[in-house]
Amino acid sequence: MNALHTAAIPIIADPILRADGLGRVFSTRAGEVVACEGIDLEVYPGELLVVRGASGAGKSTLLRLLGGLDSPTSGEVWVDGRLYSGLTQEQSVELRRDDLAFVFQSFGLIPVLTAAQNVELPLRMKNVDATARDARVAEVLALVGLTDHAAQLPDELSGGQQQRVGIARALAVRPRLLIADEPTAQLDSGNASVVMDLLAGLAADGIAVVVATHDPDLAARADRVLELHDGRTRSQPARHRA
Ligand SMILES: Nc1ncnc2c1ncn2[C@@H]1O[C@H](COP(=O)(O)OP(=O)(O)OP(=O)(O)O)[C@@H](O)[C@H]1O
Repeated sequence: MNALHTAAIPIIADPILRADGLGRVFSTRAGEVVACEGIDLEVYPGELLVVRGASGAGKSTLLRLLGGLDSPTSGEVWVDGRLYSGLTQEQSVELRRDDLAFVFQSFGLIPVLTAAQNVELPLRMKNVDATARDARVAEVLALVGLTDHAAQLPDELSGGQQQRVGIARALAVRPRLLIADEPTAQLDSGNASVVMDLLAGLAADGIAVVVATHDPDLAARADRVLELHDGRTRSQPARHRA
């Protein structure tokens, strides 16, 4: 075979996130609700995985399980080769503090803190010293295009700007995995597009990004789309970003 036709050697990486047979059943007064069932997935560094599905399909439940915010009633989740259920309380706190970050549709900013102070918070929790904190806050605020808004309180910012502060805060600690639940749901199309660009850019930089969304534009930019129907998956094959 001509060297020009030799296939590129694929880069083999371990998945940062893996779920096997994941399920979550809620017991309610009306009976049991199966929110997720039999979900298998792997997410690799640098991959943008979009989780899509109708309202009630189980997207938020799945994301909470993947992020260790809730425990499955069946199956297992591994993050970076470590089984959630095998972690001590302390290890699980460390994992969520160091490797994992969340972005929620409601932004989740602390209203009495400025944009910069909100971004700084996870760095304080990690006992990063003041000089390094200031540098990192400036760096991530610049990345999301909010350098000039650092001193503003959340309610002095637009929805899109608040969501970008949320993303900057999530990025401050350099997570390897970012989980975002409907991050563009409250945004107009212009702001949603800015946030989508950011998330796609993060994946291109090597972060594994898992996003639940109804937004077809974001799904169109995914490396892989996982369709949820009544808590079960239908995964589309991986494709490579141009
Ligand atoms: N804490 C809970 N207790 C009982 N049932 C729950 C709980 N959380 C979720 N459910 C149920 O699990 C199913 C999946 O809910 P989930 O919030 O994961 O869906 P979703 O796809 O994120 O929906 P949406 O797009 O509307 O946010 C729903 O039937 C919901 O009512």
